[in-house]
Amino acid sequence: MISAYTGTAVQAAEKPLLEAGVDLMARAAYGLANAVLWRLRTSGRVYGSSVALLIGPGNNGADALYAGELLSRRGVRTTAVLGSERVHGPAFAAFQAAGGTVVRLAERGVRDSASLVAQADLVVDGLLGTGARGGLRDAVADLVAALCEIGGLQVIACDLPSGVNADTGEVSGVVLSAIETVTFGGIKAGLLLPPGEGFAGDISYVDLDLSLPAAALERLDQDDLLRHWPRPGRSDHKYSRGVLGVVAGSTAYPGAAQLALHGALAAGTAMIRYLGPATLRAGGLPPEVVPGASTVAANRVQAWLVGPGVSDDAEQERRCLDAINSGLPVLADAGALPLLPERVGPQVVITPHAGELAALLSRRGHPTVRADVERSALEHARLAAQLTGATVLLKGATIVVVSPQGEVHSQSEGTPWLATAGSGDVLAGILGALLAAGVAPPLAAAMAASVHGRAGVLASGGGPMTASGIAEAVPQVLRELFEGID
Ligand SMILES: NC(=O)C1=CN([C@@H]2O[C@H](COP(=O)(O)OP(=O)(O)OC[C@H]3O[C@@H](n4cnc5c(N)ncnc54)[C@H](OP(=O)(O)O)[C@@H]3O)[C@@H](O)[C@H]2O)[C@@H](O)CC1
Ligand SMILES: Nc1ncnc2c1ncn2[C@@H]1O[C@H](COP(=O)(O)OP(=O)(O)O)[C@@H](O)[C@H]1O
Ligand SMILES: [K+]
Repeated sequence: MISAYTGTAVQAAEKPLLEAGVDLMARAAYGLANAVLWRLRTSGRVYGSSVALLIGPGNNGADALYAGELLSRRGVRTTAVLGSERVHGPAFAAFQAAGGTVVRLAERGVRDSASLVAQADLVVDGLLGTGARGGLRDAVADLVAALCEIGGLQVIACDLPSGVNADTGEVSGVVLSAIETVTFGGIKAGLLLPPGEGFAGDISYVDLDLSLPAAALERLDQDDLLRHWPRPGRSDHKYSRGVLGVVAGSTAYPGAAQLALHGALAAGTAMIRYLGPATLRAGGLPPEVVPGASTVAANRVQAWLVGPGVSDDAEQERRCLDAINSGLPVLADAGALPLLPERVGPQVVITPHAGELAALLSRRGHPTVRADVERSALEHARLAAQLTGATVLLKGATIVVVSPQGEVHSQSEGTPWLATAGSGDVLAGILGALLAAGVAPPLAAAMAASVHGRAGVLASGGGPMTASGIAEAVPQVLRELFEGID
């Protein structure tokens, strides 16, 4: 499990150590310098290579300056570009004493400074850290905009990419995309949330031995999947493993039902009862799927998956609603989202993409558009969980899961190739499989997101794939997970 924290929580945890005189900054700078040295070494040489350091007024700039000091002493040509008048005095003195070159943005100007920085082998972003209020401003923002326009820079972010909110992942103004973020004392939640994660690159963690509070966000890793993924035992039979009822598809959208069913079967559901239009039941179902009784109440299942491909079909909509109201664990997706009652119980999971979440919030008196959700994903997912009482899985490159109790998970194992029609239906199938097997909603949502992402990567292999291909890859992802156990 990867745990992440708010910037404020990390700062509070640092306080007692700082008061006891522990030089946390030296440890942070050492970790940052090592990351830079490793990158330089793997791309050629250390001695004589060049590193540009973008320096802000606070401790984040100080970390970068102390790292610059260490790099200078290893024979790296270091140039610090000071973004503001204010700079951490002792760190600045140490950097100069080690032979680092200093350029002041105010004197050199944006254009000249940008071309100087762009010539460096590596750039360290030490402009703003956890003390940032809002994004980069004035000439510093212009400098970063100019660097973004030049493009192709190898940037290592100090603690977090400047302009990314440490707590929420929200991005203000221009931000330099990093290949790596070296973060100190605790992984900041904003590095694992959209859109911030998109700027962070690989995350390296420098442990400062802090006593941290409960995590603000958790991310499952391979061990968690292995620990929690349901597997049949000797005494199991197809009913005891959990039966999933599926209400999906309509005459207009038969494919969504197929993909949701395929996803659920691939994720290990032993028994599915399907409720849908006669045309679909007659010909197109996978042979493993059992046609269910016509009403929700007449079907004995452990969980429901409702909504994929449900559109303009009163009978299907009635079934979705009945399943949502059944009290059983239920995943409501796509066509079931507009049917969601005002309040539901915590056994309900909803899986909107940003556009669907915006529509859901707007229907509940919070006028929202897709761009609002994309800008502050956590805030909107949280609001939806509070308003509906459901666990919310917000889809995207980084998937955010928020439970009605406020627990937050995020997963991002996927690939942009997953953005293909029907991909979400397969995710719904995987999540339905976990709910039927009795996995608690927030954990089931995070596990489904993780396995869906992994299956996407496997199916894609770096190129395009279909939604069916994602489902086909799921058993292989699980086989690799289970390899070596039992
Ligand atoms: N605590 C520790 O011991 C450890 C902390 N560590 C490091 O410290 C970092 C946090 O340091 P920090 O608190 O100094 O905050 P930081 O982000 O550098 O900048 C704040 C300064 O920027 C200014 N400012 C704010 N917003 C701005 C904006 N939008 N545009 C322009 N300026 C803006 C603000 O000025 P103000 O507006 O208040 O006048 C203030 O001067 C943390 O990320 C980690 O790297 C590690 O060394 C481990 C030990
Ligand atoms: N850029 C991206 N990178 C990684 N995964 C993505 C990206 N865009 C979308 N996805 C994933 O692809 C799926 C798309 O689901 P959805 O929008 O419901 O599509 P559909 O309705 O066509 O099935 C979700 O699991 C989402 O998290
Ligand atoms: K930074």
